[in-house]
Amino acid sequence: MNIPVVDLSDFLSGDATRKQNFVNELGKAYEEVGFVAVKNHGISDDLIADLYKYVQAFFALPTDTKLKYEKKELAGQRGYTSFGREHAKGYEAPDLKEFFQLGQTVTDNDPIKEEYPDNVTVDEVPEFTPTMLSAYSNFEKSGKSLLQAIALYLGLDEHYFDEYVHNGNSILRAIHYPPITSEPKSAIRAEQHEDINLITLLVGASADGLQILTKQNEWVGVTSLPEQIVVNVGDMLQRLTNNRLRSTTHRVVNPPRELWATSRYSIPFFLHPKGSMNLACLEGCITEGSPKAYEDATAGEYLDERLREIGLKK
Ligand SMILES: O=C(O)CCC(=O)C(=O)O
Ligand SMILES: [Fe+2]
Repeated sequence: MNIPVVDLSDFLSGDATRKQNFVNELGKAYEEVGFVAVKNHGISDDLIADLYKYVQAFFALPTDTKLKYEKKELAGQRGYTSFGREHAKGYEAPDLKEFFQLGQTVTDNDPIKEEYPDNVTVDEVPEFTPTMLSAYSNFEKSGKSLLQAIALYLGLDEHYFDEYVHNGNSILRAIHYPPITSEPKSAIRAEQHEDINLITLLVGASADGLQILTKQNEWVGVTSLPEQIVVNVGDMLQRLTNNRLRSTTHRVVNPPRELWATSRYSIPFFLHPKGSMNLACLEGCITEGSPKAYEDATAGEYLDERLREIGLKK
């Protein structure tokens, strides 16, 4: 299925009509589908190519080497998480994936630094960490623009989300789905789930496997062009908007048998606000027809609950 396509350069063009059209298209897509493909997203082809190169080099390291970077006490939030650890909410069987997570680099002496674990530097592939850091800041910048458009769509101040994104708790996750060597019992590469965060920017989702559940309850494959990134709404934004914007269920299915020997890589950027952000449903999204659907919570409280549910936090 072709998901709606939006052009971020319209939003950044300085032309009021193009900007407003972008806001309307993005908002409508997020009410109806929950997923869009974004072109002119601001992350250079060279950076994406480097990112893939070094991510592949990292996962190609021997297991013992990768295990040095697994920090179980950090609940997978930084560094490496080995194959078979994470499972989707409500599922016992772990996903068929290993991953590496990089978090925020706090600037301007913000005391929030104390709340975040340090990033883990990989020695064996020296270019890996600097490339991930560069990708992190590029994704964060594009994500901030997209949230500005979402704020306008919701009738909020354009910069409503800015302060929560700045030094926020976002995560860049590089995922490797290894070749499949024997009939998986019940597991698939990534079992159906909704993302926890505000929005997810996904590079590499164009490779086969990603599917979304439509309003008609049908699984359809997501297709986008190589120069586009896929950006979807997560549960925090769905909650904040009292279900007006949709956090669409998605999964990654196993390839057909003849492609079992191939790996799949994908690199989502989970845009999380600061833990202190209030996720109570916005007044403007509560109506007689749509009464308030969620208890009040901060982003930090909600994240802790969700990490426990997926087996990463005790
Ligand atoms: O691998 C993908 O394309 C999607 C992964 C995903 O949905 C996730 O990690 O939340
Ligand atoms: Fe996801």
